[in-house]
Amino acid sequence: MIKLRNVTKFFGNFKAIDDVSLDIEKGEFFIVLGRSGSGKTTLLRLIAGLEKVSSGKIYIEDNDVTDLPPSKRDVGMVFQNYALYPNKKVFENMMIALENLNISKNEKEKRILEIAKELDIENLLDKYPNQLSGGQQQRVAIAKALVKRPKVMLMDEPLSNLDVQLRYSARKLIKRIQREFDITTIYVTHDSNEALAIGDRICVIDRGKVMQVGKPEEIYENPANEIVASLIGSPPMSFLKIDGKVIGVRPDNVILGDGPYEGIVSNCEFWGSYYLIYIEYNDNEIRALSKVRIREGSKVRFNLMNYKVFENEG
Ligand SMILES: Nc1ncnc2c1ncn2[C@@H]1O[C@H](COP(=O)(O)OP(=O)(O)OP(=O)(O)O)[C@@H](O)[C@H]1O
Repeated sequence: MIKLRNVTKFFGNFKAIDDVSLDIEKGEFFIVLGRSGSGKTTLLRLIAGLEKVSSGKIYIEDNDVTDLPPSKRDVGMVFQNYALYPNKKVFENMMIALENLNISKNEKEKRILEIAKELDIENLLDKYPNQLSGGQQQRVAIAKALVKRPKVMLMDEPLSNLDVQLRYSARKLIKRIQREFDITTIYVTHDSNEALAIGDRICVIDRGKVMQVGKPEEIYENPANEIVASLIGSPPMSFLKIDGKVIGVRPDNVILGDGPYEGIVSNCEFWGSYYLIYIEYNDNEIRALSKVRIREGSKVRFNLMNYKVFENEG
């Protein structure tokens, strides 16, 4: 459905995207995950046509779109700058999005009201964009993109300005509409929980390169390298250097109370249903979960389960 072949992007001498090839299936919810500056937005802008590739090819539904402008690529987009017309009310903004659709005015209004209700922006339809908060603008931008039911949707951190409750309901809504209308979606985030929760597959990129592509469970259980492992899971995996190897272990796999290792608790944070304990052990810092508060400075014994061994690099 969407194919990238050896896509590379230079900004001057800087290689922001490095030989990326991807196959995104029709109707797939495909996540691009990476740390800040890894190239996520650039990758999305290349697919949208907002940036030109330095080399490589991009195909959408078997059409080579590499040299086509954004307007000819037939994709919906929600980017961080919300792209609302400032001198049009929200309702009119959404109407413009439906301009070229061959459906009746009634049907258009119905669609707008439906989606507005779901994203809780009904009471904003009569306002101008500059009368809205960042989070409200973001919801309007999502509504404007979804109301079209495009074949392909590109979303760059579309929920970053929403508070927790809205973020959860909005992402469920995005997923539901995406499934209902079989919209192939590429969704950029740096939030690994969000990626695991809603992705059909996740692509982890770092320094412009693809590190791993896989289902959430695969990426979580079998991270290809230390970079992927460090990005996935919260609280994050700890890394210990032992005999030239790097051992990665998730906090829930550090068993406190008994075992061959002994360390000192350097910090204890309350995380709601558990405490997150930081243990100092031979120049390593290990995160563990505890049901009870443990005093800083205490000695603890522990064991490690289900750890991963990585090459000492990256
Ligand atoms: N127009 C540009 N000119 C020069 N360098 C750029 C340009 N756009 C992006 N870059 C560089 O390319 C790299 C990737 O940027 P990009 O915005 O794609 O990262 P990102 O993963 O989306 O980051 P974030 O999560 O912080 O938004 C960065 O080092 C950035 O400085």
